[in-house]
Amino acid sequence: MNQALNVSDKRIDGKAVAAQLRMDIAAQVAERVSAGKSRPGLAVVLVGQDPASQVYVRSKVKACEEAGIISRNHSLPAETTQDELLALIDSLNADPVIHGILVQLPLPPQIDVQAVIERIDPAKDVDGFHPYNLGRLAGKAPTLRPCTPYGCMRLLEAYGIDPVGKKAVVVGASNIVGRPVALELLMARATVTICHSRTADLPAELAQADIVIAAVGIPEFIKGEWLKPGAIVIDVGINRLDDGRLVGDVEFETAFETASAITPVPGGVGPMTIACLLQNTLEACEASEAG
Ligand SMILES: Nc1nc2c(c(=O)[nH]1)N[C@@H](CN(C=O)c1ccc(C(=O)N[C@@H](CCC(=O)O)C(=O)O)cc1)CN2
Repeated sequence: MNQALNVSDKRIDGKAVAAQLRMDIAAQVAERVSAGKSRPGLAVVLVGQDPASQVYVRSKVKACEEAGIISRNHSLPAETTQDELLALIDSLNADPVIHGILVQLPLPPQIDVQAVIERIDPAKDVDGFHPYNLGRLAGKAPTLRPCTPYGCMRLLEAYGIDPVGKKAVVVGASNIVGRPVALELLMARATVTICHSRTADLPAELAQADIVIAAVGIPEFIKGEWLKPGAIVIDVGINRLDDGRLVGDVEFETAFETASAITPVPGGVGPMTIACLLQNTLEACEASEAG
């Protein structure tokens, strides 16, 4: 537990929660290694030169280093073919030093993302995107859990927020965040509504929500006046504006007035995504010994 965390703060400090989780993981890795067990290993695959993806991949590699996790970086040109990428995944699936495989998204248009995800051995799918892992989550028996949704749940837990019986509204129905976070909340026994671009009256849905998960990908789309007073707001959006500012999917200033707790951007969910990736890599390593 993080001694420095003030759980009565309205601003949910994802950076602090993630830092604590990363320290815990580093301690567990060190303990494994001193007990003669294998060091967890993560392969990070980047196709192309998308600047944001390059930043995220660098952060993941650095986080691995700090936790004592082996990382192998595979940077492939933007013209990489589907067959070349699948061949790399096959070799990583067979590599005993590698317990986790992460293919950074988005991928260039010539590559079928779903085929790539499904080629990864589910036991090494530390992104939790493989249908096997998503199916386990849907069946309330999670194995490797998608990192951003898992990070949202760890944040709620760190701040003593129990979703049981609460009305949760997820805004956005993506495979990476919206759908799996809805499954996480359902598993935590919230009453869950998923809203999307065809939702008839979003403000009316949000007015009922005790917990809001914003994952719509539109800068400052959700306004404070749409929220129920006292709502808990988890903003998954990371949007870079033309002036260089980074903002979420929620208009922070107005939402801060109405919410009882809210994640900032940056410093909210983003750092948790990386911490949960390390957690999954450690779990994949442990499971490889058990099975
Ligand atoms: N294979 C995957 N691809 C992508 C994922 C994913 O989980 N798996 N998620 C996103 C990007 N992402 C991780 O890959 C990610 C995004 C943001 C952050 C983060 O820490 N953001 C900081 C701000 C960073 C900045 O200044 O730009 C924050 O919010 O404080 C971490 C990871 C899409 N692709």
